[in-house]
Amino acid sequence: METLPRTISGSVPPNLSLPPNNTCRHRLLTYRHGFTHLNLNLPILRSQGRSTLFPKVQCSSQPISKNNIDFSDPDWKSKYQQDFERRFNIPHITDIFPDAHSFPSTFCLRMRTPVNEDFAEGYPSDEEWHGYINNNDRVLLKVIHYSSPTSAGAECIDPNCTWVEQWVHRAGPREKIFFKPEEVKAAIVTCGGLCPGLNDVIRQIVITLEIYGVRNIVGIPFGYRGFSDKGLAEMPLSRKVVQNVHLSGGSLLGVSRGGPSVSDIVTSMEEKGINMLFVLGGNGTHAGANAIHNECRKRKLKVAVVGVPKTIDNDILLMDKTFGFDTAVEEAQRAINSAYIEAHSAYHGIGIVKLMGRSSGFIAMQSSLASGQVDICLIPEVPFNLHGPHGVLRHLKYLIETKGSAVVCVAEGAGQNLVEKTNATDASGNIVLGDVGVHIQQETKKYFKEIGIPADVKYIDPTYMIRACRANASDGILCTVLGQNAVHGAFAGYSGITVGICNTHYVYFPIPEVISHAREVDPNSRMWHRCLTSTGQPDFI
Ligand SMILES: Nc1ncnc2c1ncn2[C@@H]1O[C@H](COP(=O)(O)OP(=O)(O)OP(=O)(O)O)[C@@H](O)[C@H]1O
Ligand SMILES: O=P(O)(O)OC[C@H]1O[C@](O)(CO)[C@@H](O)[C@@H]1O
Ligand SMILES: [Mg+2]
Repeated sequence: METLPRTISGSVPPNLSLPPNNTCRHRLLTYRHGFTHLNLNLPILRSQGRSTLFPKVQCSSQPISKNNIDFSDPDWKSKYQQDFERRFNIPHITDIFPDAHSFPSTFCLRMRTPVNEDFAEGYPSDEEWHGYINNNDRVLLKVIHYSSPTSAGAECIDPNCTWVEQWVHRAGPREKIFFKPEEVKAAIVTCGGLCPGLNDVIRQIVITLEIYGVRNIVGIPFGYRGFSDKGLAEMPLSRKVVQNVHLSGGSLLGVSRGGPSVSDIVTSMEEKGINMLFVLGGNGTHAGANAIHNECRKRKLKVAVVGVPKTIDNDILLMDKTFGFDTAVEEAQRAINSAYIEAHSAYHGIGIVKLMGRSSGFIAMQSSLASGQVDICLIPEVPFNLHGPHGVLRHLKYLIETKGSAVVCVAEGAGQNLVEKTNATDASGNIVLGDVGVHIQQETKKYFKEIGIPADVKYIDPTYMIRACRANASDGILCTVLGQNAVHGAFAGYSGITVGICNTHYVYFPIPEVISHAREVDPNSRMWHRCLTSTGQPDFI
């Protein structure tokens, strides 16, 4: 990432040109500069899922979510709302098969043991169940009415911060279903990296499918690769198989990156007779799931493709959080506490902990906040220098002189402009990052040696230990609800959707809306400022 120049006027650095399709949005940044605060209205350019901040760049397009609105048009608000409704409409099987039949749901909201003779012929007709979700139920996406664009974190559509309602579809079981359970072959696939909670979601999908009456349920082994590799057989799944899988981390089915083309995946689905596909993965996996959904439509296949966002980095847009994130933050406490103990017990001890977060610093930020033991938190969204009068090393010297020890928490994607580029990509095409944790450790040792102050530097990288954990209780509940809602969405006939939690309610999103770029920590957000307040760190540029 480019470092934000110290001057507030400037232009795009000569070595960086703006791609023509760059999306561009403005955000008012309260930029802390030494002891002063500068308010800059900076355009944020999105490129390869990362934000790069430049002052005074000409943006030819309006903010992406505002669709070039003409605010002098008295109808702009209703037009915006209509456009929002269109964008967040969730694809349904009847879009392609207008004559598709629906059936009364086989999902029972109340259950009694089958041996109960009183209900052998079904439930009494006067027993009413009010547990189904109406297709027109909606959840409000934005719940704060900002009265001024200068309110912290303000996301105003127009200069007057007009209140514009943005509603998204409520998740849950519908009264009418579009698949007969006996005709369903459901498959579950887990792709990308590991994340606490994968097994919990698999378990709930299987259990809920069985409650609908589905008997043909399989797991695709090792991600999308399992659709093409001849040596990988699908795994039959049932309540019995998945009963205890949530007690351990990892994925019962295995994960992988890379794999076959979308066309080959859909051909394989046709051969296997799969008409419900549950896809657990991050941005890449969801891009794949959306492409599979589109390919099924192109081939006129009556298939439901439903995603469950899996990203330990918490970098999927619009959701309160994704499963596994809470567990990661909790587990990171152990590493931070160890770093603190080491640093605190040593003479001039410095503990450095690297946490996951490829382009988003949520784990590092929340873990630092939760621990209260971190002096310096470094995330990809906020540029920093190591050297120089305002650099991290100078502040470490200050901490050693004043406190005697220090703890640094750094996200893996932070400060990538400071480390050597690897020029490597993984099987999915993701850039392999340079190791910023090791770099900071080495530079810290060098710096203290040069200035002749002894420092005992300890480095902890707990990333894969954190990722392999089983989900904690709060993630366990989230996984349960997401897994159940994924099945409800598929039976309701929706496809090309993903499930999420939004303002504590469960919703369905069309996939493209949540993966257009990675969700990032807003450096102007209250949460990041809370983190800075907690660590007491200055700006490092
Ligand atoms: N644009 C795309 N279209 C189709 N498939 C894709 C696309 N991007 C990635 N994939 C496929 O999705 C799978 C997972 O992608 P990736 O390795 O990027 O993980 P991810 O889902 O982003 O999860 P993580 O958060 O762990 O990185 C891979 O099999 C990859 O081939
Ligand atoms: O080593 P792997 O499996 O490629 O995964 C590492 C990546 O996966 C993630 O956990 C999720 O994207 C990132 O934080 C990390 O960069
Ligand atoms: Mg990814």
